[in-house]
Amino acid sequence: MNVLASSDGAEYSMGRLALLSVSDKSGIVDLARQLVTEFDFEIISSGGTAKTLQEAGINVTKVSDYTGSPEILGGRVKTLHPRIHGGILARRDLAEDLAELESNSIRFLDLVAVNLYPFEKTIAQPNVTVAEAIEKIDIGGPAMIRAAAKNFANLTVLCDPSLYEEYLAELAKGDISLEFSQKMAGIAFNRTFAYDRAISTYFAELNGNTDLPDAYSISGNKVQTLRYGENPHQPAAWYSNSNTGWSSGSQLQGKELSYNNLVDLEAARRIITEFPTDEPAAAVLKHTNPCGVAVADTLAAAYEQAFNADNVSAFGGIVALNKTIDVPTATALTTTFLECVVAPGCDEDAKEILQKKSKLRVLVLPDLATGEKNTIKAIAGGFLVQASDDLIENPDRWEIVTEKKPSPAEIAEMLFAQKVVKHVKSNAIVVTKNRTTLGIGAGQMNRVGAVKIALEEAGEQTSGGILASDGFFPFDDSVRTAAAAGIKAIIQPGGSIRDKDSIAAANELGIVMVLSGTRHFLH
Ligand SMILES: NC(=O)c1ncn([C@@H]2O[C@H](COP(=O)(O)O)[C@@H](O)[C@H]2O)c1NC=O
Repeated sequence: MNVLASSDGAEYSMGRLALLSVSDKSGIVDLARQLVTEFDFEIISSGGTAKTLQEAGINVTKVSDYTGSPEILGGRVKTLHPRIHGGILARRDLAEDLAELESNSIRFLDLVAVNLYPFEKTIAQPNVTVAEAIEKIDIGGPAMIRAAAKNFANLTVLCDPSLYEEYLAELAKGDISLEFSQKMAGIAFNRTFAYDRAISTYFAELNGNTDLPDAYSISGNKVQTLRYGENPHQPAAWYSNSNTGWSSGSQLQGKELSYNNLVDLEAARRIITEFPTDEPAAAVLKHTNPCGVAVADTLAAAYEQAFNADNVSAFGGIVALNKTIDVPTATALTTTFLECVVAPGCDEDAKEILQKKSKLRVLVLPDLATGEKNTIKAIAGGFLVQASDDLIENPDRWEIVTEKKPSPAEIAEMLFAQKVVKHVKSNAIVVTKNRTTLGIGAGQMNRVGAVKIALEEAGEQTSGGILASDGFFPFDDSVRTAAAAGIKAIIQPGGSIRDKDSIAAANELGIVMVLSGTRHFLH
């Protein structure tokens, strides 16, 4: 057996060698034990890891003994040594590399198992100081992970305890395949990329450069490969980059979530969080547009009102509820075909009722209110980032511009309508009464067209209703059409050069007009 002398004069065999240096020590003892007992590995480890292994009775050489350099600067320098990095980066098929390893008494490494200081977890804790965060920026770990990933043709890197079992299974089959090491290298680079992204985001925040930083990167781990995207010919997958949001929710029952389900569920989540949980609210959506939204005294009543607002469109819809699903609501939900239901909770007996519709996807997302600060859209050669439209409408900032003034009840109704119209694709018009939508005109290329659709949908119930518009009226035609159908109050952002024409028409027709001052386009 070949032996190489260490700097301290000890001799090391030329068997397989693993470097284990882990912050998260879960699974490390089992890994090391199997490497040593079943696969004849020798182990070298940094201080804390070596201690853990020694305490478990595993034979291990400390990195500092192997390199002859003590760990210094309170652990800031442990493995940053040519004897480590030479062993990771050397090419076994290159005579020059072999000669240099030999002349420098460096051994090839076969395995590098490293996981990083918990930077992300540390900064997620409250009141963490900058100094504490900085000390959790791992330097030696990413250096080893990246080096080993680069040299995947000659060794394997494992950057997470969840990979140990797969590696041991590979070993048990014989030699580690190139394909396996390449796969592990990809996972490793993903990890260091995500790690650096977290650090760079932290620094952007420190430097007050958070909202639209000079460099913007998106990373995420695959939650699942989806059957397809918007259409069957479009491959798609779902990625997550945090412990919150949809991937933290639980699916109680039903078919696997599709791409379109997730897009619709997110639209549903956004609209339902407009309504505080002290009053039951329900929204039914199709293709990201609400087709019915209602607030009522009970959750079941809110759902039924939302469903009946447009029961033709609601068939196969996505339902969002702002309160825990109870038995009456579950019963109502099972009377028709729906794609998905999401709520912050579900009572046990309600679960049993929902199971009657076994294909219905029922999701529980306790924190429905937490969404993404920014929205991102791909365009050729890049992407657009904007702050999400999280503006909370405040009637105190609205301007009443007509001779006729709204009653407090009408202001409350307008607030309800504004909360809905904000989530309808532009051009958007919403007609409501008794905090229930009567008609919704979505995604029209001219505003009066959206008005006509909303009014037609509202039909005979329009009389005495209120109308909300996501953008200003360029002409007074929409006001006249609405008043003729019986609308008594209109809320719109204002801002057109012809606002005065619309206001004059409202005065002439004896209806209320309020300018919210805020446009809510949604594309
Ligand atoms: N500085 C270094 O040379 C260095 N080498 C390895 N580490 C990290 O130290 C941790 C393991 O340390 P220990 O075995 O002492 O518990 C791992 O998260 C590893 O990524 C280092 N720490 C920080 O950079």
